[in-house]
Amino acid sequence: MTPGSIAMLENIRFDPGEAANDPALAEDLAALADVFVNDAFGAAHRAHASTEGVAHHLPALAGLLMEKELVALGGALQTPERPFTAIVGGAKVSDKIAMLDRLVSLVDTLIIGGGMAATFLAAQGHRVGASILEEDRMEYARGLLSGAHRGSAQVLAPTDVVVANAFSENAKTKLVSVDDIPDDWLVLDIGPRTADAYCRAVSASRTVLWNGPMGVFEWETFSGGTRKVAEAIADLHGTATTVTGGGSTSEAVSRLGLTSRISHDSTGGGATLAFIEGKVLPGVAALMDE
Ligand SMILES: Nc1ncnc2c1ncn2[C@@H]1O[C@H](COP(=O)(O)OP(=O)(O)O)[C@@H](O)[C@H]1O
Ligand SMILES: O=C(OP(=O)(O)O)[C@H](O)COP(=O)(O)O
Repeated sequence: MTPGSIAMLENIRFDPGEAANDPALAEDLAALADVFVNDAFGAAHRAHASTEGVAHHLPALAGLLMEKELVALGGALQTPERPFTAIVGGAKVSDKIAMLDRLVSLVDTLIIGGGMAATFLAAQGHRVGASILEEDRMEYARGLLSGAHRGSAQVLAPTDVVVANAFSENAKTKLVSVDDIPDDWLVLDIGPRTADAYCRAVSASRTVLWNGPMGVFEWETFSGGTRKVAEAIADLHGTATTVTGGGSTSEAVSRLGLTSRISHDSTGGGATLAFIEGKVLPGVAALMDE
């Protein structure tokens, strides 16, 4: 290579030494350069040769995107302006339990939506039909709702939902109170009364963190709750700090054309989740080591 030139390497995940954090591969990578700048926040939760190993052989610095992510996510979690509201959705409680645990001790209001809301509704004693129900998480959900695991945070769960008679874009749908979910039907979105309550909490906030859609937003019929919440967050533009994270959440925000009205739309999925959970990100820790 000549000074001023750029070499772009093949996707390093094709090399088995990458995920194994093979010291020989890390040394080979380090031999290519004088300085290591890591801008891959999205992979920082992996202790791989190109994210962690290489950092021990060279002066290792955070890139501009890495810095932006850490400042935005760290700021929201450590020094939030209050009221601080977190919105958590997505398919499964089990994916988000560590995040819920951390957030509930930090926020003023924790909003529950998405497929995981069914487990919370069941924990409140509602029948949830054929919805995804994680029975082994019901006790946890009950504790979160009743205050056993939370400080002073208010936890909001749906009061009305859009249900469908099949997990299909073209299924029959109904809007029902959470007291009236028919047997064999599935909860696929929050209802308008719930969305309005969630939007009111969002509108009163000075910091909002959102991970996980409110429904199966990929299908128009079940996208209403996600859209309303996304719009309420975007409407805070200029008056509050808003942070979105997670592949599907970012996709929903982007489809609605709202990304530019969010203070920080994180590029990480797993990395953002790990950061919110309070885990050490090996790719970041290695930079700090040097
Ligand atoms: N009520 C629901 N039933 C089934 N799946 C749902 C429901 N609500 C949301 N989802 C699905 O959850 C997925 C996103 O969840 P998740 O991966 O946790 O989000 P993110 O990628 O933003 O972290 C989406 O594909 C969405 O369709
Ligand atoms: O796409 C990525 O992250 P994401 O799917 O968590 O957003 C990164 O490449 C890390 O993915 P990984 O979960 O395969 O390590």
